[in-house]
Amino acid sequence: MPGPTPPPGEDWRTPWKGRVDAADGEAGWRWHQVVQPWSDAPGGSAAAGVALLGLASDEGVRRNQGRAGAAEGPLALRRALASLPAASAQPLIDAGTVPCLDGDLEAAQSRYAERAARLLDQGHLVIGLGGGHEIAWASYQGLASLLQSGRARRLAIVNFDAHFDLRRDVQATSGTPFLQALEHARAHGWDAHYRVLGVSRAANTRALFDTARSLGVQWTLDEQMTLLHLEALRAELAQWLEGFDAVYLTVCLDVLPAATAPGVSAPAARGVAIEVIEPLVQTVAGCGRLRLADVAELNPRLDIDQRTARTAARLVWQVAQAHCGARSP
Ligand SMILES: N=CN[C@@H](CCC(=O)O)C(=O)O
Ligand SMILES: [Mn+2]
Ligand SMILES: [Mn+2]
Repeated sequence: MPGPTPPPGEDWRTPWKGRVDAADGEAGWRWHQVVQPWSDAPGGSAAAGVALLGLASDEGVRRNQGRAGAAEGPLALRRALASLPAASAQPLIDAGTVPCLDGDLEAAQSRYAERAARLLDQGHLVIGLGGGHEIAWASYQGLASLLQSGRARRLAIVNFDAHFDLRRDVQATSGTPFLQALEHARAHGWDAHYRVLGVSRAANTRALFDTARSLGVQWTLDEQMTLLHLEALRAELAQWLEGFDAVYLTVCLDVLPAATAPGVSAPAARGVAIEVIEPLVQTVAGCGRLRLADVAELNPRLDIDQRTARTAARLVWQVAQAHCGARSP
């Protein structure tokens, strides 16, 4: 039975520790007090809720000439999530972490995809904890079960990222996942659309823009994503999402300014402010058709004062909140 998979010698509960406000009773509960392990056995984790699933991999980043360390992301992210307030009535499930063993990224992506597909079958919102952005090919393969079975017909992939990640390479990397996804969907005759918000003209070559154009990808530049643009962007994004019956949201943390997210392989020289990213993430997560979300590229080795981990945790928390329709007190 594939329960949570902590590092050797560690219990699944290891990162789920934090402040306890005993005097406040249930109103003072935090995530570490409500999270429960996933059980794939009949009767286990029966009610649909939010399921966290890690991919401890930076093999894709290594293959993409980046800086290693994102394999430690899922653990750091759970630690940062532990003390956030528990405001949703829906179950919060820790479905463990899939490790990348011996550099076999493809096997790790397949195992993650199988587990994600089972969680989706059980009706959970899956939130993937990266890991390099190679998590996106794993997440997409998990979602493919919805398209394969006809449970979803039109898939929107919304990526907040400074990069297109549409590289054509001889092997899967953190820079290839969306080309892999779009080509896979096309080969199967499935309707999948890819949209990137936060693209940096200084971080993508002309070849990548050409690939994006040739595939009909929609994108918004980082410079077109200020507070002045926010309301128009939000309205347009919400309307665009109405055309889809399944939505996959992925956040590459290098879309944020380096001061907010220093703990990534490729920090942004400009980036898009969290004041803009957060409401747009809420728009996607609250659209009613979000099936899977993930957060990628957290590299704790490069982080400063857990800034990136805390920001990533806040976004995960917002996704869970928006999805459950919960309102902060
Ligand atoms: N997932 C990240 N992808 C970026 C990395 C860029 C860089 O290392 O400078 C990319 O391939 O474009
Ligand atoms: Mn990126
Ligand atoms: Mn990326």
